This record gives sequence, structure tokens and C-alpha cells, in this order.
Amino acid sequence: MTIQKCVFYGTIIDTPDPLTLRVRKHHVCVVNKGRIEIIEPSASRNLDEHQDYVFIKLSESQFICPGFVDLHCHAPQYRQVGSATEVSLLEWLTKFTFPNEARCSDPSYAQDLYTKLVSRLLRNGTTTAQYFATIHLEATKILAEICQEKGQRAYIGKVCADQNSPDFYIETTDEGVRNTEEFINYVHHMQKGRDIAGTNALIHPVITPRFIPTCSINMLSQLGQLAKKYDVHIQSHIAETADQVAFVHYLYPSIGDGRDVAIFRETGLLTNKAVFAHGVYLADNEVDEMVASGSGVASCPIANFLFSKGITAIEHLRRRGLNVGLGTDIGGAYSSSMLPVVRAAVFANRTMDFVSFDRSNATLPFFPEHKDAVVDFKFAFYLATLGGARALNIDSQIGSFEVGKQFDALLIDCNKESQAFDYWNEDEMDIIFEKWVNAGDDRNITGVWVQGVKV
Ligand SMILES: Nc1nc2[nH]cnc2c(=O)[nH]1
Ligand SMILES: [Zn+2]
Repeated sequence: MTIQKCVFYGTIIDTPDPLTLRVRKHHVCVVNKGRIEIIEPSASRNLDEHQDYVFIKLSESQFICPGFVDLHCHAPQYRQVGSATEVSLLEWLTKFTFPNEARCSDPSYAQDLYTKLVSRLLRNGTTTAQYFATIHLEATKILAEICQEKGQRAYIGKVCADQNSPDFYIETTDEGVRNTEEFINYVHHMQKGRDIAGTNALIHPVITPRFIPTCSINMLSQLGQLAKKYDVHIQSHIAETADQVAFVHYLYPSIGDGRDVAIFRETGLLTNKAVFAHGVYLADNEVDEMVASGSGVASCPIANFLFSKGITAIEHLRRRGLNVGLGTDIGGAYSSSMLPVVRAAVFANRTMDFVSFDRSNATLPFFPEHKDAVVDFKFAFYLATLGGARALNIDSQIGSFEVGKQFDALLIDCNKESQAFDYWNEDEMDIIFEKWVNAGDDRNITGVWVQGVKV
């Protein structure tokens, strides 16, 4: 991997906010040391001064757009993607997922699986991923090394679980906390001296209590202390299914109101660096508390259809001020590409309009009001790029194309022989983009850059 100085010339597309598809035709985007130096209409630019740069002229069917941010992905579950889609969450965990994740006690198994996963996600255009690994320190370090080597921006957590887990896949409180601290130090050490763009490291450690049922309060509190000591990111699951919410209340009825948000708050895990998956069954007062803490939600609409029997009410949450992005939730869900997740977010939120119709007596905790802006393809694309970056607190670095931001980008060609839809060159660029989002796939992704490096 070499650091490239590049000039892209052609169409640049991004979503600076949920309602705006910004299409900049006939522009130059100059990238140096991983960052965007210049974005300007090409007519105003004399390129002579960039003669030592690699010049990439896009054709009429091509554009560049931001790489995807997958906010919630279980790396070991890549082995089971596409299977076990017919059971409830708690059954799925005990029957399929815990035995599968336990296999990562073997480092060579993890090496092979994680190599396949990271290659696949990069091919699918995921330039940033937030990963749950497993309880195993060694395998989690392997995942960090693979992301670094392949050049994917990654937020990685060693999963913590000291209760309500099978004998073959559990750790003591001490092991979980000690190995989390060792992993944080390991990653911080890995990043020393690598800082290609002058600021951001590529790999980041994340404190990762699996979900409240598998963690003692002692473990959660010690993890909260680690989060404070190292000022690092946090991830877990929150308000995902009715069973899970009930289980948490049964375990910890007297900690706050016995619900996820209160317990994360009481244990120091509700911070502005925390991203929680799902958030389907959040009450409005809980949303407001999350907003005040600066934490965010990773909506995983495919998994929500399969497990949650509910929908993350994206626009409702956003309107209250919550940061929301999207996650594949590999492998509770069956897509390893963010494009089907974008489409599912549109479907799920569109569904709210008519599922709620004529159900005046039903209690629908997941969408208390539903007169919100439509989550359309551009809104969902925003969530999968800048929205996710914002939830991770790195929206000043990635997620859209601005001078000074790092260049995490995809080169999309909508006129490939093998692609899944047809190309008409009289279509406007915004239509071509929409068609790719709705009908395209990785066959259209002809280049992927992270921090200005082609990966
Ligand atoms: N979707 C999902 N929910 C969880 N809750 C606890 N663990 C998991 C998991 O692996 N996937
Ligand atoms: Zn998950």
C-alpha cells in the first residue's frame, strides 16, 4: 500500500445532510497525504501544478462517493451470515451464535475468517467498520492486525461477558476487564508512528460489554472506569427486543428503572463515545437522556425485522437530537454489504406510515409519533456515511467530501458489463446514483480508498 497523491476529475456525490444529495459535476478533487486538499469546479483549476499526482479521469458513468460506515458488525458471525434467520434473538444466541463465536479461541480459525470478512467488507465499500470481536484477546488482536494490514478504518472491541453465557464461552469479570485494558494498550501501541494523515489513527479500541444480560454490574462498572481512564469508544446493544428488555429488568430491577439506558448511565457507559445497536424499544425520556450524553444509535434494520419485531424510528430519534447511523449487524442479519441495509432502512421507516394506520388501540413503543420526514434513499445513504461518522464522533474527518477531510471514498461505475441493472447515458447523475443505491451492488465498485490509500 502506497500513499498516493491523486487528482480525481469528474462527478463527486455525497450527502452533507439527510435531505441533500450534493452532485458536483465537472469537479476536481485533489488528495494528498490522505486528505482532500482541493475540491473545485474543474474549469477554475490549472492542473499543471499537480503533475506529479496520479490523475484519475472519471467517465460519464462514473462518480466518487464516500465509503460506507458500518456502525455495527459482529466479526465472528461472518461465518454464519445468511443462515439461522428463523429464530428469536435469545434462542439464536444460545443455539447458533455462542458456539460459533467460541471457535475463535483458535487463532488460526480467527485469522482465516477475519481475513475473508475484512476483504469482503472492503470489496463492498465499507471503509469504516465498528466490530464486535469475541471474548478472546488473541483473536481480537488478530482482527486489529488484519484491518490495519488491509487498510480498513476500524473500531474494534473485545467482547465482555461474565454471566448468562455457556461454560464454553464465558470469562471471569477480572479476565474480561484485564483483557479489555490489554487490548486498548495493544491497539494504541499498534498505531504509534503510523499516523499517515497527521492526526487520526486507523484502528481504535472499543469497550464492548456484549449486552446487559451477559454482564454483571461489577463488570459494567469496571468497564465504565476503563472508558473514562482511556477516553475510548464504547459499544453494546440497547433496547433490541421485548424479551431482552424484560430480561434486563428481571436481572436489575432496582438499578434506575431497570432498563438499559439507566444501567449504562449508572455504570459510566453512557458517554459521547458510545454507540448502541438497535434502540427499537427506547422510550422518549431515554432517547432524551442519550441525546444529553452525546451517545448514538446504530440502526440495523435487517436484523430488526428478523429479531426485534419493531423498527428503529430513525427520523423520530433524529428529530429529538440523537445521532443515528446504520449497521449490517453481521450475522444476525444476512447482508455483508451496506447497500441492502440502506434499502431496508427506507423500507422499515416507510412501513411505519402504514403499519400504524388504523391501530389506534395498539401500543407501539417503537414509533410513538410518525409524522416525520421520509427516510428516502438519500437520507439512508447519509445515515450510512456521514450519519455513522457523526455517531462515532469523526464527522469532521470522514463521511462527506470537504477540504481538510480524509479521503475515504468509492469509485462507482454504473456501466459495467456484469452489473445488476442497465445503464442509460441520458440519465442525469442523481438518477444514476439513485439507481446504484437501489439496484446496484459491489460489481459497480471499481475502487476503494481509505485515508487516501487505495485498498
Ligand atoms: N443482534 C444481536 N443482538 C445481540 N444481543 C446480544 N448479542 C447479540 C448479537 O450477537 N446480535
Ligand atoms: Zn449486534
